[in-house]
Amino acid sequence: MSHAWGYAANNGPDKWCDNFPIANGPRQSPIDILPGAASYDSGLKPLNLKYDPATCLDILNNGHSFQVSFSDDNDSSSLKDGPISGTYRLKQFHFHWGASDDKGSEHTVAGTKYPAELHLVHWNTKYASFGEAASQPDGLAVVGVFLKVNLNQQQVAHFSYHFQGKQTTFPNFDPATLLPGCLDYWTYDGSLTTPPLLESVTWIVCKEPISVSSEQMGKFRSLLFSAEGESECCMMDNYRPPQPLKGRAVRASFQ
Ligand SMILES: Cc1cc(C)[n+](CCc2c[nH]cn2)c(C)c1
Ligand SMILES: [Zn+2]
Repeated sequence: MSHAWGYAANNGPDKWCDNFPIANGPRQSPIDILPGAASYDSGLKPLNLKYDPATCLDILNNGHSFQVSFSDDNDSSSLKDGPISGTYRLKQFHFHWGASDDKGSEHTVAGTKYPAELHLVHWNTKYASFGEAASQPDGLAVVGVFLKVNLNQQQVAHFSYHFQGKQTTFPNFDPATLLPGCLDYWTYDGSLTTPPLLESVTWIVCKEPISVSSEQMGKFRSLLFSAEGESECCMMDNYRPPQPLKGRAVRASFQ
C-alpha cells in the first residue's frame, strides 16, 4: 500500500515513523526556537534573495498544502549568502496553517505558535537537480516566514485552489512580496517537515512575521485535503509539531 501519510490521527506526524524511520533522526524539523539560547554569529551574512516573477509557473493543491512552483533552469530566482555558500535556486513555496489563529506554524518561538508559516524552498546548484539535492545534507535551503493575522489587512494573494490535484497557471507572481521588511534570521541544520523527512535542509527562519488578513486565513482553510468527488475534508492543521533539538546549535544573524 502506498504511503498515505497526512495530518489526521490515523496517518499524522505521530505515525510517520512507521514508514519513515528518519522521523526520529538527529536533525529533524521543525523545532522550537529559543531566542535566548540562540548564539549571535557575526560571520552570518545578510540574505541575498533575488526573485524574478517571470519564473513563476503554476499553483497546485498537492493534497498536503498548496504549492507555487518556479522554473529553475537558471539562477533568475535564487538565494545566496546568509548561512549558505554557493547559489540555491527557488523551486517552490507553500504554506502550513491551523484550524484557528492560535496554531498553524511549524517552527515556534519560545513556545509561541503563529497562525501560519510560509516555506520558500531552494536547492543547491552544486547538484544536478532538485531531486538529487534533496537527498544531500547541504542540498536544500528553506526560508521560513511566520504569518500573523492583522484585521483588515489586504490579501496576500488570491489563492483558492480547492481540490487536491487542482492545478492552474499562476503567471508573474513575485514571491518577494511575501518577505518581511527585516530579514534578520535564525538558522540551524534540519529536515523536510513532511515525509520523506530528508535531513537535507539548512533552515533560515525570519524573525519578523508578515501580516495577512483573517479573510486570507479563511481562504487557506477553505482548501481541501480531499480530491474532487471524495467527501470534503478541509485543509487545515497541516503542520508538524516541533521535534527534539538533539544538541543542535541555533545561530542568530542579529544581536
Ligand atoms: C523531495 C521533497 C519532497 C517534499 C515533500 N518536500 C516538501 C517537504 C516540506 C514541506 N515543508 C517543509 N518540507 C520537499 C521540500 C522536497
Ligand atoms: Zn513546508
